[in-house]
Amino acid sequence: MATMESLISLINKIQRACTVLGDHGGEGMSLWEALPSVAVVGGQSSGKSSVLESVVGRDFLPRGSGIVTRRPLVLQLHKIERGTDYAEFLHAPRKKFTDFAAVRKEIQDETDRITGKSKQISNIPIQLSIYSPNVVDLTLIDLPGLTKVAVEGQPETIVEDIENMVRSYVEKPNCIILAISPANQDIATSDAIKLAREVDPTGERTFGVLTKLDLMDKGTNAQDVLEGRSYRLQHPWVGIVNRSQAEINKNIDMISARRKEREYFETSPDYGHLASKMGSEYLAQLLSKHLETVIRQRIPSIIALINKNIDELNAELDRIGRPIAVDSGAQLYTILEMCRAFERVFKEHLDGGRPGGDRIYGVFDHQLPAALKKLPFDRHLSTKNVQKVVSEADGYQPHLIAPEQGYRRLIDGSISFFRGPAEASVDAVHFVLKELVRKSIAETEELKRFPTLSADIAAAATEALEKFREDGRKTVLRLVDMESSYLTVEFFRKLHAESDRIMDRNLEKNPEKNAPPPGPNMDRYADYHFRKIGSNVSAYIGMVCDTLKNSIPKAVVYCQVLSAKRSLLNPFYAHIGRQEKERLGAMLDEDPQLMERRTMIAKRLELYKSARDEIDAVAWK
Ligand SMILES: Nc1nc2c(ncn2[C@@H]2O[C@H](COP(=O)(O)OP(=O)(O)OP(=O)(O)O)[C@@H](O)[C@H]2O)c(=O)[nH]1
Repeated sequence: MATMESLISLINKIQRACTVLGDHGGEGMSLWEALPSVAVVGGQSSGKSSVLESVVGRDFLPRGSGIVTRRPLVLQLHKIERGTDYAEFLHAPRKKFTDFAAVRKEIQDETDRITGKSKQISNIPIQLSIYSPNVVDLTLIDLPGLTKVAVEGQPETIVEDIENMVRSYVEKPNCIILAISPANQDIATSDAIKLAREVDPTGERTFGVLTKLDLMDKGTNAQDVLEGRSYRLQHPWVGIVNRSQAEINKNIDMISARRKEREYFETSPDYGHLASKMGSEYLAQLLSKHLETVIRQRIPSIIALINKNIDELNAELDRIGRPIAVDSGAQLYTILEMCRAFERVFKEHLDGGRPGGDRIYGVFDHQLPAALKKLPFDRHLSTKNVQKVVSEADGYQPHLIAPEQGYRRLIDGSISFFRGPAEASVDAVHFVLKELVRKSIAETEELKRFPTLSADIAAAATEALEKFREDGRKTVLRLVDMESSYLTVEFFRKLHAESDRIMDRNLEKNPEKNAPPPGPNMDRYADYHFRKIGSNVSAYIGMVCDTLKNSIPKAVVYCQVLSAKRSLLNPFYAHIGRQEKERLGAMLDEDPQLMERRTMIAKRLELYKSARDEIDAVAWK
């Protein structure tokens, strides 16, 4: 008996846990459904409430005409060693009821709370626990009485609605059916038996209970039913004698009612030979024993279900991240892990695998050449400007053969135009990198739960990028300046030799036409001269442009892209290495919603794990 009680009390615990978790057995196979329960089924006034109350040993169910039970009542009986009886509702967990008239009132009120005062029904159960030294551990479900006709004020569908609700409970394969039929009615017309036969044709989970044996017509008895001849079930029929309405009115208590029932069977000429297997106390024991067998059979599948739930919860914990350690070493480790995860994503963006790195090539391939093309060399090297610059460079003494100073000034002036596109390339690449940092933070799965750390990493990376930008800027400007610092002498020598050769050739062919414009027209000569200077400078600048078009990308990649790849978070690493424990903890602040979810999962996990441990503990006794 001891193991059976611990087993059933364990099941009660799990069942309550399921209800706490909002697990009423909705979709799919739930823990609730895996556990057996006992449902009390019968027609109105068949004696359902009476049987239930005498199994419990207390008066507490609402009474009245018509449909009284309009919501399923999940009744858990807990045996306690000593003390007075009390009841607790799940919807009011802190309130202990010792007055069972108040329990009855609370059932009525709670029914009305969901269904309103109308005579509607609801399939949301009311959960009630009763603690008493006079009960065995058992879970019973009281269902609305089956009826044949709607009464005043009820919708026509009520007959069908009740039947459907009752069926939804009793059709579950692990529901043990307590089918109540009154003895003063033909068993063939019993609503309870009719429904039980429908959902449990083999009768293996149906217990036939025959009430009102004392109300049978004189000279008749129910031996045919009780001995299984009228309607055969796998379990023996149990006869019951409840209190009559007159006895209820006289406030006959449960204990004396039970005694009276015992006496009835012991002294009955019809049922004396069955006395040890009749009555409400025997029924309660019979039920407990059967439950034990059924639960033992189900233990493997219950454990499997709990394990499945535990696995699912663990998987979710893995997905949203485990709780963070409290010691600073572990915290530092976690932060470094996150940083590395971010760096991995960032590198994938640069090296390919993730998009974005290609936009850097776009800067070099389109943006820089287009900007170089747009530089205003035409204006700067126009004949007029060339003349102006050359004249100014000559000063009071015009040049004799070639305007060396003028050339230098024109070249310096032109080269300074390259500063703009050079800096623009640096900035463009900087913005691409910054955008990639932002994207990489967002795409780093591990960082999702740490908004503070994400912000810190973003700030550190952006700061590093600023430094790289400054370095890049200095380097490309230096490249441009270097072009001014020393001109390629060879280019001009070649240029000179080239033009001499052309001139010689032309002179041979056509001495008149290709000579410099003759003497008197000095203007035309000067014009030709300056245009020639302009085109020479332009050719040189073209060469410089080609060089820079190649060297600026190299500098930008070297200073910005490679540095970002290699050492984006280096200053951040140095920084966190010096941080106090509190500061590290603060960096790992999480989204409050996530923390809540994790706590919830942890609670459920604990619940399932302790349920599993307890089942394990009794399973092998
Ligand atoms: N004499 C006698 N009266 C009984 C017996 N069982 C039930 N009654 C009476 O029959 C009436 C109906 O009993 P209940 O226990 O309320 O039946 P119920 O199935 O819960 O009815 P509803 O709540 O209306 O669905 C009450 O007046 C009981 O006193 C019995 O075994 N013997």
